Amino acid sequence: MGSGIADGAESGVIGSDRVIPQANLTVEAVRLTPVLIADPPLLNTQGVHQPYTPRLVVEVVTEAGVTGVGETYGDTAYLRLAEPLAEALRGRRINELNALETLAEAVCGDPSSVSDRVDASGLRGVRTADKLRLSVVSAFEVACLDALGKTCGLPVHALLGGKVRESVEYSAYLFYRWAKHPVDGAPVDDWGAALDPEGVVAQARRFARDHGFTSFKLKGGVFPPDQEIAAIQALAEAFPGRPLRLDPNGAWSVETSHEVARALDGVLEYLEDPTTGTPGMARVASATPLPLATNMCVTTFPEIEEAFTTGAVRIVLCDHHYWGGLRNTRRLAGICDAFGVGLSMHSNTHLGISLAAMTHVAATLPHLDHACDTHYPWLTEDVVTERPVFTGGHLTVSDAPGLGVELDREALRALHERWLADDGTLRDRDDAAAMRVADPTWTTPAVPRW
Ligand SMILES: O=C([O-])C(=O)C[C@H](O)[C@@H](O)C(=O)[O-]
Ligand SMILES: [Mg+2]
Repeated sequence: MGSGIADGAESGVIGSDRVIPQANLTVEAVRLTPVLIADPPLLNTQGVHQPYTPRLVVEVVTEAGVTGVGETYGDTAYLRLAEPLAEALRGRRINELNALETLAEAVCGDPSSVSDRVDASGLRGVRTADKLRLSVVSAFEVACLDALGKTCGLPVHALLGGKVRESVEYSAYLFYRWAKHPVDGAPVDDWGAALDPEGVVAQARRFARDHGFTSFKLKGGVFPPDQEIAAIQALAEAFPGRPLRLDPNGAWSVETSHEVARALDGVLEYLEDPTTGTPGMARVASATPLPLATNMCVTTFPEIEEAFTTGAVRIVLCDHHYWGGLRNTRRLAGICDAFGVGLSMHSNTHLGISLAAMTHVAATLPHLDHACDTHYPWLTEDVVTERPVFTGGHLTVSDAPGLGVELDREALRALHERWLADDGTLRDRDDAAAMRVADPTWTTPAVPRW
């Protein structure tokens, strides 16, 4: 055997030719760096993306000087939980991953301080203290795995049991969007507006040309359903036989969902979160052969039983941030497999660190049946030195030690300075508030919106 981890240099060797002393696994420091990253004016049912979105970069440094990186949501509620966890992790070991959740429960404060309400960015179902904490834990888990991989000379996928594929397929994430943010000085890209079927098809063609994507997801819930049905039909015409998905983030009533499902049965690969809540999803599912997918009504382990036993969803979009890390994502995959429920992957605006983590865990899931979501191609900024390149819509799985990414310290510093300079307006993502800049009368739409 090539390498192994032992409890201490004295305690012997797993395998034969390399011992990793205990000190090399011990966390000496944890650095938390909140950043604001440029984000285009992408529309969703809540409103529009802010010009800059918050993310948190977590660095775990071992006594041997190895640094592991992870990334998660950067809103202040997450930062507040990350700080005590960072403090508590010092002196612990990067391979004590099974203790991470319990440690977080012990140090991250009273969960009752978070009210069970819909998240401000509104797109991941009800916000609870457990979900917030697990999203924070996920960044620490990924950072520990990265450090552990670098220490052992193994890629993260190997630490998860090994890859079952050499590349991971991603889908093009299409958004209705404006050409630019309605704020002076906001970053501008060259995509232009996409507000009708022609615009959506043009966007899809560019994604296909630049990255080779062959599967397409449209973020819906923005326009009345008829317009979104027309956009999907235009995509089906432009890309015959390609997998297509529509996701209105729960904006429709059960009745509207029935109508859309009838119109798009045979056209869509799956319909994602047409309506809010598991009972409503079950009612929609009972009347259509079109598979329903979710990243809203199944986002935690306790939510699984009702959704699976009522047939509410046929596909779960896993997200290692929501689920508390890469190992929990594998746990979720096992449960889905046992119930014959398919697996896809959800994405929120994220940097190259999370994209690498997503790719490693996806590479280890034998029953990942659908191309994964990613917002990454929309991003013009990153904190990693080399931006990943999609070929034929796929990312090659890295075999370099750890995640296989390197931090660009200058970029990290600059994006952190942007966060420091912000007066607090952008530090909590709020798509409805961003929409009010263009339309002062806008309020978060009540659901069902249609
Ligand atoms: O349901 C989804 O797939 C998402 O919530 C993904 C993103 O949050 C997306 O809707 C967005 O960023 O507007
Ligand atoms: Mg979704």
